[in-house]
Amino acid sequence: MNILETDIPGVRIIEPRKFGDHRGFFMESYSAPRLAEAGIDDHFVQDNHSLSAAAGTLRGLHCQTPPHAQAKLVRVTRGRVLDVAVDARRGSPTFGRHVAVELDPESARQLYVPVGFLHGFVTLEPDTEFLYKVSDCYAPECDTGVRFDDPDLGIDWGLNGREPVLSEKDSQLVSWADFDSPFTWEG
Ligand SMILES: Cc1cn([C@H]2C[C@H](O)[C@@H](COP(=O)(O)OP(=O)(O)O[C@H]3O[C@@H](C)C(=O)[C@@H](O)[C@H]3O)O2)c(=O)[nH]c1=O
Repeated sequence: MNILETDIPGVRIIEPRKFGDHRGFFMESYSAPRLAEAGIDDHFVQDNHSLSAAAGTLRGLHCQTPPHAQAKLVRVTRGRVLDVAVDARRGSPTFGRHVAVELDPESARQLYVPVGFLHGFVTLEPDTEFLYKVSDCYAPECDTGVRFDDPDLGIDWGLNGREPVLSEKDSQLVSWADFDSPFTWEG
């Protein structure tokens, strides 16, 4: 399992070792001790699984606020996404900046998104299945987010002018300027 840094310290790319043979492949898709060696020691309490039928489906940008903030460990088992994590920790040197990584089953890459980040993804293929672990349970009263296309964030979702498929909730999220982030950078 390789654990790679990204442009934002703390956001990590995980590359599980894949063993291929005539039957297919085997991999350890999650290993608590190996992640802990790299400083990722969240206690994941819930697994989520979503299917997005159409390419160009965009879910995000989301987070849960304290006391139910979530770290996430995300991956794709069918299709392909561009996955995005935005630093929402006040005082962080990378506040407002983002990491964008393509995830697909072939590479088996995962993204670790720490607490304090907004998270979202756009599907690049139809019938994309997205699986992730979260470190706190779903708490709808803490569920919030920011518009994916906020100009201050400047995220290139690769939509090239096309309108994404969005939930009603995501079409009504606030701007980055109006997002009163509850997260602070702890250095
Ligand atoms: C996230 C979530 C939703 N739900 C329910 C609420 C709702 O009726 C239905 C669909 O919820 P949403 O529209 O919020 O699902 P979705 O837009 O897929 O939300 C997810 O987006 C990605 C980008 C994330 O980072 C996740 O943390 C989560 O916010 O599922 C749960 O029961 N548990 C959960 O943990």
